[in-house]
Amino acid sequence: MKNLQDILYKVAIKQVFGNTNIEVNELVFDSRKVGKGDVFIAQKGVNVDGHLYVDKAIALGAKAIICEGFSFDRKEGVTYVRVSDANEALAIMASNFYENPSTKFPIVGVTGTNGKTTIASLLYQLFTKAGYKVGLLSTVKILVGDKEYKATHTTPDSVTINSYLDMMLEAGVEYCFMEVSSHGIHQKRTEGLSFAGGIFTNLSHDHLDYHKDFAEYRNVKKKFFDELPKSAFALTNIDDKNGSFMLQNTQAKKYSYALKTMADFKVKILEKQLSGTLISIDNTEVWTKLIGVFNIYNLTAIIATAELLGLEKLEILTIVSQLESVNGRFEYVISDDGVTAIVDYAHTPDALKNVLETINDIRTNNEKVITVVGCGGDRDKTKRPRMAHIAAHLSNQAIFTSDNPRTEDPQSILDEMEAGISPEHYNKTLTIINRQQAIKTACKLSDAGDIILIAGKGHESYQEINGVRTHFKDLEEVTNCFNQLKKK
Ligand SMILES: CC(=O)N[C@H]1[C@@H](OP(=O)(O)OP(=O)(O)OC[C@H]2O[C@@H](n3ccc(=O)[nH]c3=O)[C@H](O)[C@@H]2O)O[C@H](CO)[C@@H](O)[C@@H]1O[C@H](C)C(=O)N[C@@H](C)C(=O)N[C@H](CCC(=O)O)C(=O)O
Ligand SMILES: Nc1ncnc2c1ncn2[C@@H]1O[C@H](COP(=O)(O)OP(=O)(O)OP(=O)(O)O)[C@@H](O)[C@H]1O
Ligand SMILES: N[C@H](CCC[C@H](N)C(=O)O)C(=O)O
Ligand SMILES: [Mg+2]
Repeated sequence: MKNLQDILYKVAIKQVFGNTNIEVNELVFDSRKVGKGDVFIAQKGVNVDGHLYVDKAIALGAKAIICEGFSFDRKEGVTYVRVSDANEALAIMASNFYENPSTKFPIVGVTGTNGKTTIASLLYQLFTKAGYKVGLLSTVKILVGDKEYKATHTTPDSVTINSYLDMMLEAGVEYCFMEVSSHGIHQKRTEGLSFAGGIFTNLSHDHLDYHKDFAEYRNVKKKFFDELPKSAFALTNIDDKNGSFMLQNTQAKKYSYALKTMADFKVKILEKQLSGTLISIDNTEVWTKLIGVFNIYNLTAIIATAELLGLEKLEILTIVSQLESVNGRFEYVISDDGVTAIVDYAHTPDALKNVLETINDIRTNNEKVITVVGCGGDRDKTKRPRMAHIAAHLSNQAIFTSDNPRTEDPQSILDEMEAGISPEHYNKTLTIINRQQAIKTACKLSDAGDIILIAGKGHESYQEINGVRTHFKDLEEVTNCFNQLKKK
């Protein structure tokens, strides 16, 4: 039980009906989850307006309503608080409810189109290896020390974030690394959190179904840095053309990292192999198991962050050489016949291009590169032709298939992908709607030395068709195929 007046501290209130000096149970924004004595926060969503469920919430026991307007009759004995922005109010209330856990230990947020999970997860690994208890909020999983919880979003809603931060404090966690998605910023899921630092990875095409255009997507990302406190650090990838823009209006201390441009933290690549990369930083050579130029950007951000958070340079570099790659990010298996299969979460045009360029960089050119890729349903449609073009252009054989069609017709997603193939690449493409069959075909088409890239789903353990999720893991599928083909 908490006092509503205390929970409303710092919320911009427009109007109040009823008593705010009351004890309440939980903060709930989904009427279906309301219990006796809860506060219901009505949010205007993408699909429906939460204000339509106020009466239902009251019927289930809500004693206070936070809303943006009164499109319903007010009931006796219920407290109504009108705010200008319910998402913002929810976030501030969530911080207050859990007694502002984000102010009690350092939290670093990572934002950008690609690389957030990689950076946050590797920082978790690095700080854990350095002897700290660490928390992680990521697309793949949530970790409170070594205790694992299932992630449903890249950046969860503000109540969930604060409840995990509170659990982390209880468990003695000393640092938390979290992904900050553009949806998260736009829906104010991270509003009111006190960050010790923010990291910008890069900006390229994604989520243009949700954001009006690229400029809006970019401005949403920038907002995260605009709102960082003075005490925080803001670390940006200065090689990215939007890197300096992100920090234009931040009051945080600015730092840059780069591979090409002059920067506060600069790394040079000395040698690239399929087993790892040799890098040099401040004239010290370090071997890392991470592969691909894009991952060396991620690694540079990690080294910089560890230094900004006060770790010793020598210790950082020693641990960097022990870091393991993240689940579903350039994860590979080699068959007994010498075929390499790489599973990667590249689900944006830029990520796919980077991964294929990395493969083309380390291949000897005597082998074939076969790419299996699809595009998600109910997501940015403009990615589809671009990803198909990149796959066909940079591979010897591209197989287009399904990737979580969700509520869309899988064939129409594939038709939209096919529209992106240039005529000169047409004869090296195939379309196989069933992902399992597509992976099988890639295996059958491969000979010793060939490389199969299976892109888009990385760590995911399901395929979502028509709202139904069934177990599906790219790595399992390709390993099964390798074993089956061996038997024949
Ligand atoms: C597009 C999007 O971001 N949607 C999020 C949004 O849902 P919504 O706006 O569709 O909600 P809605 O269904 O319109 O409902 C509006 C309000 O009415 C309430 N409601 C609704 C029905 C009802 O019976 N009673 C009721 O009270 C809802 O709880 C909600 O508060 O608010 C919900 C509650 O916080 C989120 O769970 C939901 O995430 C959906 C599931 C989702 O798929 N989001 C993806 C796109 C997302 O956020 N992705 C980013 C990562 C992207 C990346 O990594 O690049 C992420 O951070 O995960
Ligand atoms: N720094 C980077 N620049 C470009 N591409 C990258 C970078 N890091 C990773 N990638 C590519 O993007 C894919 C997704 O990486 P990661 O999961 O780290 O990104 P993310 O930002 O967390 O994505 P999401 O938006 O889904 O949470 C990787 O599998 C890889 O192909
Ligand atoms: N965080 C991204 C992940 C996309 C992964 C891809 N496999 C898909 O399902 O579209 C999104 O929600 O858009
Ligand atoms: Mg992620």
